Amino acid sequence: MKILLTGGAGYIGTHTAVALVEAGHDPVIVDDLSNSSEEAVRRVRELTGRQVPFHELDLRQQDALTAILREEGIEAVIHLAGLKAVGESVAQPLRYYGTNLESTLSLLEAMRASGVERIVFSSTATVYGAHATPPFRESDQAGVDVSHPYGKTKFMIEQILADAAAADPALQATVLRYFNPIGAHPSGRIGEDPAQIPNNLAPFVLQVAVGKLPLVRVFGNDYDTPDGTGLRDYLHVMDLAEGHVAALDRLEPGSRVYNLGSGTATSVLELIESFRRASGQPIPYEVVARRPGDDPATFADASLAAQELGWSAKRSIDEACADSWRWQSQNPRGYAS
Ligand SMILES: NC(=O)c1ccc[n+]([C@@H]2O[C@H](COP(=O)([O-])OP(=O)(O)OC[C@H]3O[C@@H](n4cnc5c(N)ncnc54)[C@H](O)[C@@H]3O)[C@@H](O)[C@H]2O)c1
Ligand SMILES: O=c1ccn([C@@H]2O[C@H](COP(=O)(O)OP(=O)(O)O[C@H]3O[C@H](CO)[C@H](O)[C@H](O)[C@H]3O)[C@@H](O)[C@H]2O)c(=O)[nH]1
Repeated sequence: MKILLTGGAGYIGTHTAVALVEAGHDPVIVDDLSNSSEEAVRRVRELTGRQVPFHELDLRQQDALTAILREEGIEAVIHLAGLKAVGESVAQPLRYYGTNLESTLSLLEAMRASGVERIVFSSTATVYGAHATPPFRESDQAGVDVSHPYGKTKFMIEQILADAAAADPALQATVLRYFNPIGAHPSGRIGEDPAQIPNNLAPFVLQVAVGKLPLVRVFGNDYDTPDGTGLRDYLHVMDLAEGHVAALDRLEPGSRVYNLGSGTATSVLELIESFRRASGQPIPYEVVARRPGDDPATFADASLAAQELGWSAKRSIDEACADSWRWQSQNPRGYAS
């Protein structure tokens, strides 16, 4: 199928583009490059050996987007574009609601105008909220106590898609709730572009391993977990990318929700140790206070995606850390290297 991949120049988008080509699909990337670079698209072309079409466009430019859907002959959409930083969303809520919601509404209108009826959307495990007890199931109540605007935009978009599918029997919508993606393509050619001071654990640890940051701050070791540090469900970004292909292949009229996680919980200290083994570098850390708003443990019940999509995460944490390290050491300044 000819697939419009919004946010296709970003971290998950570049890997999804590669997985789509490997599965025989034709991705068309739309991205405004607000958090990515054209070099990422060039690397996707290099890896796939295909001249993957790229349109630099803000999704809110609805007329231009509709024209792309028509001219490219798009049959389905994978919608990853959006803003994703939790802390930034607390400081700039209007920018987050504006970008994430308006982009999605513009996309859905453009799809309707051009007769495209299939969409896969990237949501997040954050929508389960603070009350939820892991492992999280899709049937658990979601959206009730999401503490930040970023997570709220994701849950609102889930509801918009459900309502749109209820009103239009032809619409096929699948929501994917991602757990914590880490890793990079094994080639070392694409990966997560390093921020100066990353917020998330894996990119932070990489910056310490490479010597750019002095030590990892472990946010609390007094949780009720085996080693006292937070538990998360980390999954290799190529597994996540392949989850989109599985979802695309099994779209049906109506709206559905699937967790994309490994179903296993890894602690902060275990992840640091895995990066130490993969990199061969010492990774000093110090335990500091808990980060406000952090859950002690989040991990998926990944059985629904296995049953209905035929998808499960296959790659190990060690593999993800080794692939991240390859990307980081071969591209110390990311795509600017
Ligand atoms: N990385 C994670 O840990 C994680 C976890 C859960 C969900 N998600 C979601 O997955 C999606 C992809 O995440 P990512 O990590 O690849 O992020 P990313 O920032 O690397 O990719 C998002 C891309 O969207 C583009 N973009 C933003 N606003 C746009 C707009 N208005 N029009 C066109 N393009 C626009 C950016 O330039 C960027 O290339 C996001 O929706 C994110 O919220 C990510
Ligand atoms: O410098 C750091 C960064 C994180 N952590 C700890 O590492 C774990 C993972 O933290 P991340 O920031 O990497 O990931 P989160 O699970 O907190 O959040 C991420 O995953 C969520 C999905 O569950 C959302 O998508 C969210 O947007 C995304 O940032 C947590 O226990 C956190 O306390 C540290 O100890 N030190």
